[in-house]
Amino acid sequence: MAPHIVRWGIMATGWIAETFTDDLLIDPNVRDASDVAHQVVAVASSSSKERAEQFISARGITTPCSAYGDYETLVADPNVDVIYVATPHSHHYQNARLALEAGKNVLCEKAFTVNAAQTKILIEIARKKNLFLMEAVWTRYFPLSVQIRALIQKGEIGEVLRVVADTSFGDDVETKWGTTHRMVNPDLAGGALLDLGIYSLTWVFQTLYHTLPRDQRRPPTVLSQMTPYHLTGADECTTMILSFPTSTPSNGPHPQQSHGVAMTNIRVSADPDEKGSAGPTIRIQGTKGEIQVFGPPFRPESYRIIPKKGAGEIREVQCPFPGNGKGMYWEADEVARCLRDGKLESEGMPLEESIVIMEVMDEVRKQGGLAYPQKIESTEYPLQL
Ligand SMILES: NC(=O)C1=CN([C@@H]2O[C@H](COP(=O)(O)OP(=O)(O)OC[C@H]3O[C@@H](n4cnc5c(N)ncnc54)[C@H](OP(=O)(O)O)[C@@H]3O)[C@@H](O)[C@H]2O)C=CC1
Ligand SMILES: O=C1OC[C@@H](O)[C@H](O)[C@H]1O
Repeated sequence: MAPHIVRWGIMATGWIAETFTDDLLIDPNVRDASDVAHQVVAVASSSSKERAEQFISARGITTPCSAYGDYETLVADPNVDVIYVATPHSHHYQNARLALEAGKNVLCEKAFTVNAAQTKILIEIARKKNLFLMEAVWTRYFPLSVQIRALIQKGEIGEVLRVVADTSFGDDVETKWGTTHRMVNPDLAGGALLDLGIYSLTWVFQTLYHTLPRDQRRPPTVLSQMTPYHLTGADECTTMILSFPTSTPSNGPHPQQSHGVAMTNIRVSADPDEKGSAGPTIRIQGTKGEIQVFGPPFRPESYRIIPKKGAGEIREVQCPFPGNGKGMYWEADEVARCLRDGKLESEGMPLEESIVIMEVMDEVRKQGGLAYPQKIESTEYPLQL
């Protein structure tokens, strides 16, 4: 059967727009995805049309692809099925809303928006207009994540009661990020939490929350600490303890909670020698054993299952990236399948779960005293950026 072809419009021409587009251009057959295919039919840069043209030629796109010097023209392009929003966090609400208001489906980079209030409005608009909307949490669509969720659901390590995840870079923050880069710039909703902490939260949520039947998923309580970066006030370190109510079986005593410890830091690293010597970045601990995940939590490369003593052998699983891709093609394939099947949201990253995670980050910022400028926390539209 012919693959379902999805026509992408790329909004912005920065680093991740390049990476995502390069992945879109990899033949899906190399990852055994013969049911879908991707075409990049338009690219827009808010800086200039020339920048969009350069982006297209640098990627070697030879199929017809329009270059635009503003986002408004992109979202009006009738050839585009779905817009990929690849701007800084501060701009997601504004840019995704622009696309939705124009009647386009949207895949929006993480963190979805600056706060939960903005996320809720995007979802309301998408639902009202019958449009597909998804937060681009690519890691959830890796075979590694899918396999680990399935292992948990089939009880491989028993009941999962604690998860520890650390997404931390050991950067010389002042030299590498300065004060204006989006990583640390409050005007762009920078900081460790929204940029990297969201991956630690992804692991906590996809193991302790998403693996439960929908009607048993309950938002966690949160305790956290935040360290501001002295030059900008955005967080350089955030540590969170999340407590989820567990489902209570009728037989016998039972723990009432599972705990997630989600860490992020841009000054100390989870993997200082970048060879994994520091051990797993994620530990998923159950009553019958543990799953350990290796590599950066946003792009892990392997995991191992350690059964409880006497219950079997350790199993190591390598998870390669076919075609030398970054791994963003799996989320793109998911978008294509959802559009093909008329689904308005993805089961792997439900909109309800995006809201709960944004609410957790709102609470963590409240506890840590991190408020972004009102002009980007606002829900007015358009924002006064
Ligand atoms: N999934 C993942 O692995 C990753 C996700 N990300 C996410 O992607 C988003 C973008 O990150 P990244 O590509 O690294 O950022 P970059 O700074 O490299 O690119 C952002 C682009 O957004 C556009 N833009 C529009 N308005 C502004 C503005 N006021 N200031 C800066 N840029 C603006 C620009 O493109 P133009 O001028 O063409 O309009 C710019 O090139 C973030 O949400 C980030 O969290 C980032 C890295 C990895
Ligand atoms: O989403 C991300 O994942 C990869 C990191 O390098 C990047 O800073 C972050 O935005």
